[in-house]
Amino acid sequence: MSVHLRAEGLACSAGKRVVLRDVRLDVREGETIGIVGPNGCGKSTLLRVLAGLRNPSVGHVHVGGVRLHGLGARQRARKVALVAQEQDLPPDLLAWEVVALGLTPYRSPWNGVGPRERAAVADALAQVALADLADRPVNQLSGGERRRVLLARGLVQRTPLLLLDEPTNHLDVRHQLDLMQLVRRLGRTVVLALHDLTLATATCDRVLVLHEGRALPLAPPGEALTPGVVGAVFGVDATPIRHPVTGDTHLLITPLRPECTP
Ligand SMILES: Nc1ncnc2c1ncn2[C@@H]1O[C@H](COP(=O)(O)OP(=O)(O)OP(=O)(O)O)[C@@H](O)[C@H]1O
Repeated sequence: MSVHLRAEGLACSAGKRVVLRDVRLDVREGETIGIVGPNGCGKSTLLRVLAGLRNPSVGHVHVGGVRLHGLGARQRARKVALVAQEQDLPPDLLAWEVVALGLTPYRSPWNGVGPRERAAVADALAQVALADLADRPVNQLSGGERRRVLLARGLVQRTPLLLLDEPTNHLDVRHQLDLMQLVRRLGRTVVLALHDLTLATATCDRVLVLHEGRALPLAPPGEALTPGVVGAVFGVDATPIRHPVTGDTHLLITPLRPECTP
């Protein structure tokens, strides 16, 4: 269950400020794409445009060949799920009830949650290792547990395109790795904003670097996150290190050395 995603010439403004300009990306079915860039570079804005929740001032988004911004809310919600960074949740809702909200695009407003829906919700909670907390009010969950409830809500929406805004925020290191493994196993097309460049290098098929509202070409992590690019975009030193056992490349991030400072 995955889909092709194509965006062309996207531009977006906030007030008088242009946040994104001429962003293009072509994502193959089933790919995991990482969006990286400094604070305020436009990652969340781009995800909201790709989710169809925000209109671009210029450009188009096509999901499975269909123009996303031309769809009604229910049709769109069957194609794309966005797990945003911060979402206010009604405090007295139980964890499973929040996850069940992800089924809204498939339900009539008058129907309750039947056994099939309950099973889907239970499965999504199990995928994020929260089966035991299904009946806990969300205001009694930790920040990391709430993040995982929101991810479960995105999973239960069963969309071929899943957008995640900094999904590893608040998660301990084990749960960060578990989440990225889960994302890889889903077989969906996934676009996620990440701050952790090492995680992006280790787990994404390709990476989009956003810098001052412009996107560098989508490329495999080793080509997208070269020491030169990381230095110019983030102002830090990045040294690729090969893991002695797995052979995977990890980025060692340190302050920019004075001799390299422009
Ligand atoms: N409603 C708004 N009005 C004015 N400016 C906005 C608005 N929303 C976002 N911006 C600005 O747009 C820019 C991009 O914001 P966005 O949240 O997309 O960045 P981001 O890359 O996700 O940042 P972060 O890494 O800090 O989460 C920022 O400079 C932000 O201040």
